[in-house]
Amino acid sequence: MSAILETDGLTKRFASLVANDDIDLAVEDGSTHSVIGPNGAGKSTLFNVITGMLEPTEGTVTFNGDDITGLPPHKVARHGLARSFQITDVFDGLTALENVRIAAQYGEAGAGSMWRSADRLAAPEERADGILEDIGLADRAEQRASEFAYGDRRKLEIGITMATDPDLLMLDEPTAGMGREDTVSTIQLVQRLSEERGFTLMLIEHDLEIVMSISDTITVLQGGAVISEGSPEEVSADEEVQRAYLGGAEL
Ligand SMILES: Nc1ncnc2c1ncn2[C@@H]1O[C@H](COP(=O)(O)OP(=O)(O)OP(=O)(O)O)[C@@H](O)[C@H]1O
Repeated sequence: MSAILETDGLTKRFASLVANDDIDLAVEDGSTHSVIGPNGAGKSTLFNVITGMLEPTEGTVTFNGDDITGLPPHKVARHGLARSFQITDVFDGLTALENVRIAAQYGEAGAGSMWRSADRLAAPEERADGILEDIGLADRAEQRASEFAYGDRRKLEIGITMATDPDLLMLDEPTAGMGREDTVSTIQLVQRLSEERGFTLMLIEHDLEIVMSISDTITVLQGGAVISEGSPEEVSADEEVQRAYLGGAEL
């Protein structure tokens, strides 16, 4: 296995606050890699620095062998790295199909590289149809996004992020605000899609039971620094993690 994403000494300071503190991370190609940690640990900042929303204060980000440190988000996306946000970025006035198709067209505009897969060469409309099918919204393709209930909006959002056919999909709390049932089904959906479509999945998720059941690797942040990393078994057995989370109780 090789790393699709690596950070080396990645640090982000906001004035005197160190939100990310010298983070060395390696995300294995094809894996499901979760980032967990208490509120304010620096998880969203890490995603923002990796995806170009924020410039790192120090350190580097390497993706698919390319140095993408400090590149703006649209250039990072063209490298095959897609992300979603805690705040959903669906266009309300457009239909589900239009939302996904626009994202697919955007992906196509960047498809200049020789190594784009055959699937990426499919027309944006076909790709959008396929994605709506995959996320279970095909029969609602012509409905406006504004008519969608919260859980379906989040699924649509995941469809939008997948439309550029990324190599790595980074989801920041994709199930925030969902009930337990929607949470489980959405995460299962994302994981199935990552297997079928062959992308690596990186996830910030608060539901530890889900994190433990789906992750190949878990990175635990506290106070901006990595305090533990490993398999779910390794991380949940780590005393520092237990202290960080539950004052010593087992995860
Ligand atoms: N733009 C910013 N300016 C100043 N401080 C910030 C900024 N963004 C985040 N921070 C601070 O950096 C620290 C890490 O925040 P971050 O949102 O990355 O944590 P998090 O682990 O994602 O938390 P949560 O689980 O609550 O979303 C916090 O102390 C936060 O207040």
